Amino acid sequence: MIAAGAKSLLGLSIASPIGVSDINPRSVGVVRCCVSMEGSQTMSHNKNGSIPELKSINGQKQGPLSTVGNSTNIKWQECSVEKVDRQRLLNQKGCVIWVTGLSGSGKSTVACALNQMLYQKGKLGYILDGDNVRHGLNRDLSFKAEDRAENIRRVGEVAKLFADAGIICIASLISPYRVDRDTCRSLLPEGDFVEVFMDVPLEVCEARDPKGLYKLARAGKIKGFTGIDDPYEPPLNCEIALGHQETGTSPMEMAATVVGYLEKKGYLQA
Ligand SMILES: Nc1ncnc2c1ncn2[C@@H]1O[C@H](COP(=O)(O)OS(=O)(=O)O)[C@@H](OP(=O)(O)O)[C@H]1O
Ligand SMILES: Nc1ncnc2c1ncn2[C@@H]1O[C@H](COP(=O)(O)OP(=O)(O)O)[C@@H](O)[C@H]1O
Repeated sequence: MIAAGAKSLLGLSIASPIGVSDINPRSVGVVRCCVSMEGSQTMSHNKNGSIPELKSINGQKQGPLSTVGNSTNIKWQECSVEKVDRQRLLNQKGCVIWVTGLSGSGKSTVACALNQMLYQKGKLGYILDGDNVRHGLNRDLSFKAEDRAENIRRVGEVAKLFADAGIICIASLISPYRVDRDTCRSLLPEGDFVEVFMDVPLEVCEARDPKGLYKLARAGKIKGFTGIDDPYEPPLNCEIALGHQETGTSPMEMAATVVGYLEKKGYLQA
């Protein structure tokens, strides 16, 4: 017998460019339990023939419940279309490119150049830029230390979702604290978090000052500005440091360095 979830999966496969045989066998191997249209329970056997024990509440099968932070009695929902299936569709591997550095160091410029370069190669990237995310999702956050930490935590979680979608997610934020960046790294499987440090001296960033923010900070009109009267902790073990002759100094050369890294590590194929 095929469970309802698997039936809809088969339906999807007719309309989609992938065939049933392309669906991740790990997902389909264990046929999931379901509730029939009439609300009566149907239950499928695991590969080894045993029936998983699940509690039934109002006709819905319930797995183990968890508490995460302040969220009590929550349950992780599975779907038989998994990351590996999405990656095959996109012919790439989902990952997070985390671009960190001072204001004016060129994070947004290199993020955009990288995204363009990926697009030209037929690869799907998406940029999460600190400035932009603060216009919406993180508009409630200031620049005090705990709000910066929350900013990075939320973007780290969103970036993880994008990577799970199979997308090459380019997160471009000052992210001044090492511990916050390391926490984001720990959310992803080994290798899937690529930390890119914009290794550009403060004097250069300040001379660029495209938004006039350093000038305001020096004049005391912005308090707690990174690099002036707020800390920036450079990475100790990043995957890529940009801003040196070897990794290129123009935005396109820098982007090419990152693309080269992704190619070498196999992220530009499924
Ligand atoms: N106090 C202070 N310190 C640093 N930056 C400031 C500040 N106030 C406003 N801005 C503007 O906010 C942009 C940085 O946002 P982020 O979300 O990347 O910052 S952080 O990661 O939470 O530290 C940053 O953008 P970039 O210049 O692109 O880095 C600034 O335009
Ligand atoms: N590799 C580079 N070389 C020279 N200037 C650059 C480079 N990358 C960016 N810039 C310039 O520096 C300024 C800051 O770049 P931006 O990408 O906005 O930095 P950030 O996002 O880190 O604040 C912009 O005026 C941009 O044109």
